[in-house]
Amino acid sequence: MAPNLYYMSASPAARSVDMCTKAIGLDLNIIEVDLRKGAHLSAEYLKLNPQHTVPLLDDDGFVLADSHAIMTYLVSKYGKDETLYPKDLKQRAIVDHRLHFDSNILYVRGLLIGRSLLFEGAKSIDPKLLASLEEAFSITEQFLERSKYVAGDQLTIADFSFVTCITSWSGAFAPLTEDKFPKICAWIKKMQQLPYYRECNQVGLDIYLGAIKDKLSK
Ligand SMILES: N[C@@H](CCC(=O)N[C@@H](CS)C(=O)NCC(=O)O)C(=O)O
Repeated sequence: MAPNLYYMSASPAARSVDMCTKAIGLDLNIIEVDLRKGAHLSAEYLKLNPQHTVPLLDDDGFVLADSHAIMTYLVSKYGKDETLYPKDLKQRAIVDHRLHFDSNILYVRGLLIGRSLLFEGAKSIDPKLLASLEEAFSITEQFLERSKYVAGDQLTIADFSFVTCITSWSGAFAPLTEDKFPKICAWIKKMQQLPYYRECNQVGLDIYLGAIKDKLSK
């Protein structure tokens, strides 16, 4: 039986899991969770995921939250080779570092701005939050000065986390310019060439960008 993925396309974290499953050729049963309607706060969903976030995986009764944890699990269980989450100790440690960087810094710093606009009635972007997000972009630029992808010279699951997140934050409120972030801009173009990029990232990204644009125009 295909695992269930509780998902919302506007969520960068959910999109990164979608990219991962396409990369390993795994079919999932997608269950839409509409955060705008509060579906993540229903008693039924909270029983599955007290953290009330998407994405959430249910693999035959094994329930796992957090996109990073979900991707490492899926590649380890269903991946046909080890490139997306290398078995080599040091390579894997670098991928793990980037996943933690995304989880604690890159994702959160953008999420705080997005949440303030979408759900907390902010009409403009707090300059301090923007500066801290730009610092996260600068660190990412330095990762990409050292290697072709964010966690080494091969595509890994960390690239899925970073690309869904960076395209969301930069498209919505923190534009990236080629002169300031040349490596990130070139890497995004490379990621856009992946055969599953459009389906897995662009569609949901456009929904997210539309929602932010709508709020900023009011
Ligand atoms: N670290 C988590 C973050 C997930 C997350 O924050 N998802 C947001 C959507 S982008 C969400 O579900 N928010 C609803 C809530 O926190 O109540 C992951 O990678 O899965």
